[in-house]
Amino acid sequence: MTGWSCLVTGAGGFLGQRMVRMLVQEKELQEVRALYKVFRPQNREELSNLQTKTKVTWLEGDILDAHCLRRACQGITTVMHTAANISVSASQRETIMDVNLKGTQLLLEACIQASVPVFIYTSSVAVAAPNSYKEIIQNGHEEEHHGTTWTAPYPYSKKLAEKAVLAANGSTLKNGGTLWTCSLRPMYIYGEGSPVLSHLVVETLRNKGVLRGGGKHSEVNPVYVGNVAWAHILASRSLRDPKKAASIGGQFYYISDDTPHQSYDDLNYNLTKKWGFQPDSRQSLPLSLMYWLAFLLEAMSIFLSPIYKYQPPFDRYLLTLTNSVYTFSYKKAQRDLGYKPLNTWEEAKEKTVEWIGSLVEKHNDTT
Ligand SMILES: NC(=O)c1ccc[n+]([C@@H]2O[C@H](COP(=O)([O-])OP(=O)(O)OC[C@H]3O[C@@H](n4cnc5c(N)ncnc54)[C@H](O)[C@@H]3O)[C@@H](O)[C@H]2O)c1
Repeated sequence: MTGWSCLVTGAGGFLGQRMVRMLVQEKELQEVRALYKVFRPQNREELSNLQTKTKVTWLEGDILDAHCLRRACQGITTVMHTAANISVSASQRETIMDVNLKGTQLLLEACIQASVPVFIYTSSVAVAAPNSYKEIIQNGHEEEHHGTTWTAPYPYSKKLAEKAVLAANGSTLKNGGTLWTCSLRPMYIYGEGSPVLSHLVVETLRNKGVLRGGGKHSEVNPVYVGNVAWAHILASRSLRDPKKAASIGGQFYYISDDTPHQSYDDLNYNLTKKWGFQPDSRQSLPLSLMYWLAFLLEAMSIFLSPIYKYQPPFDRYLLTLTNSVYTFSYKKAQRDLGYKPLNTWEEAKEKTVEWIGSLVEKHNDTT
């Protein structure tokens, strides 16, 4: 494998930041180019703190700006496309579809024009499951052909974007070379810097240390952010290897790790109990009743839409997402990409718990 250069989109995000930090440790990597939607002073600080000899450059621009994407891809040999709108709210449908689907299509086109031979897409388990809280998927795998049936904007846009990425595999580049693509489907990602956990901490502190429930019926296998970043690096090594590219190109892989299978509520409790957070012990309505309630709220939102924009507090997709049993194995990634989680559950938990402690301390200092 000779020298290579890598563009990371969504470089300012939770996963993108970790990918940049890990990439600069890669041998023979000549340049990491980080694409930010907005380049903030803290991004400058993060980049200047990277202890590396690798050239690190950055660009600011929107994934929907074709001109910016052409510039971003110039002279690059690998693209890791992690930028996305990760909102699961149905209210921003057009923006989510644009950023996640159109943005991915524009980036693929820019890669072809700039002759970038390797494209790795950060997809999501959401493109596969869950479809119903009554369905159980345990240790699901790629050969089972799971696919989301939701038309909610997040899973739908990610599903179509993944399809576009995998269909582009084998395309002819402007210089006559071949484009190799693959897609990684991480489970729910946790770890230091998670905006979801950061929000949960602030919300729980305001709620006198009582965690918001809502996901106690689920059983999932969340994945640590460092392990997801590592899977991207291994995928890029494989796609850059001429002996492996043809067999890995066009494939998708579930990315999980050895985090124990548990409910979302238990995960939140496991990561915060050291700081005195308590689970919500109140009784909740039966799931089937909540589901019907969600249906009524959605119907009301449609009914009112000509005169009033009503945003339901939850919908059937969100309820299903947070209350279903769906776990996936990483065996195919292990077999094809040589993926083995870098961090054990104990290490991942310890790092995340300590980071949560720093958030609690910061919050207590300012109140
Ligand atoms: N967080 C999870 O649990 C999870 C699970 C599975 C898959 N994923 C996928 O991982 C990827 C990264 O997610 P994350 O958790 O780091 O989310 P994040 O919101 O922290 O990062 C997404 C990044 O995309 C950028 N972005 C959004 N709109 C953009 C636009 N119009 N132009 C340019 N950049 C834009 C944002 O600025 C942000 O930096 C996403 O593709 C997401 O679908 C996330």
